[in-house]
Amino acid sequence: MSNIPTPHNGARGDEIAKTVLMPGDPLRAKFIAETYLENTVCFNTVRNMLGYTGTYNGKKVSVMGGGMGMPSIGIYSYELFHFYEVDSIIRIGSAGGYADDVKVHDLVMGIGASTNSNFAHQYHLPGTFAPTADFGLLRKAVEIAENKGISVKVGNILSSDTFYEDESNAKDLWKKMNVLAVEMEAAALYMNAARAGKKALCMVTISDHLFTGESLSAEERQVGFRNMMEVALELA
Ligand SMILES: O=P(O)(O)O[C@H]1O[C@H](CO)[C@@H](O)[C@H]1O
Ligand SMILES: O=c1cc[nH]c(=O)[nH]1
Repeated sequence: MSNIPTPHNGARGDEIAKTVLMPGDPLRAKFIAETYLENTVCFNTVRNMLGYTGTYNGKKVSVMGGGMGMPSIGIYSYELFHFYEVDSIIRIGSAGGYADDVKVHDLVMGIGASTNSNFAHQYHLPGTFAPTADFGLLRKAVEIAENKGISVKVGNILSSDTFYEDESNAKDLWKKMNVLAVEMEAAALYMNAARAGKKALCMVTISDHLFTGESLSAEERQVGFRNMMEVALELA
């Protein structure tokens, strides 16, 4: 493990569990660690991208922020998969709803992640890559949510390079393709997992709706996603 610590992650050796939960917001990682984990150790403070390892129901699990956007999660997930021997990363994010039947607080799982990013360009593929979730993680996550009585929608999500779009009809076009919601990281995470031969899943809670204008406050986004956190922890 000569590549660690990395320029972005101060963890050493076996400080990180095989499964990492990854919210975009490092303060959401801190909240999860403080609320749900026992025997917790903070393994990363570089750039305040907080990372913790602890136990949940006796099982070792890590939780670390991944930042906003594909370059950011691209770095952290690459290092975890390749340098820290992490097997699975479960992104737990917020997203903006597109579909009519998606409402704020809903839990959505991305079976696929469409994207307007050029992340796949690096692979020099002779076509278009379809970034997808690991089926085993997805199936298990749906099962856990259903057993808890939490309704879950599974479908295609959009990973966008832009939060603030210049005037365009992009959202109408993605909605026409039955894309459920927009976030900013899943496609890069799924591609890094595919290339590394590892597993990834992105689940999101809808924080606002791009067509109806419904939205949650920043505080609700930070701590209000308990259903998703509990599904992800059980999955881990
Ligand atoms: O809540 P997180 O996980 O950061 O996810 C969403 O929120 C951020 C934008 O506000 C982007 O990172 C987007 O993907
Ligand atoms: O990326 C995101 C996340 C939440 N809401 C949005 O509109 N976009």
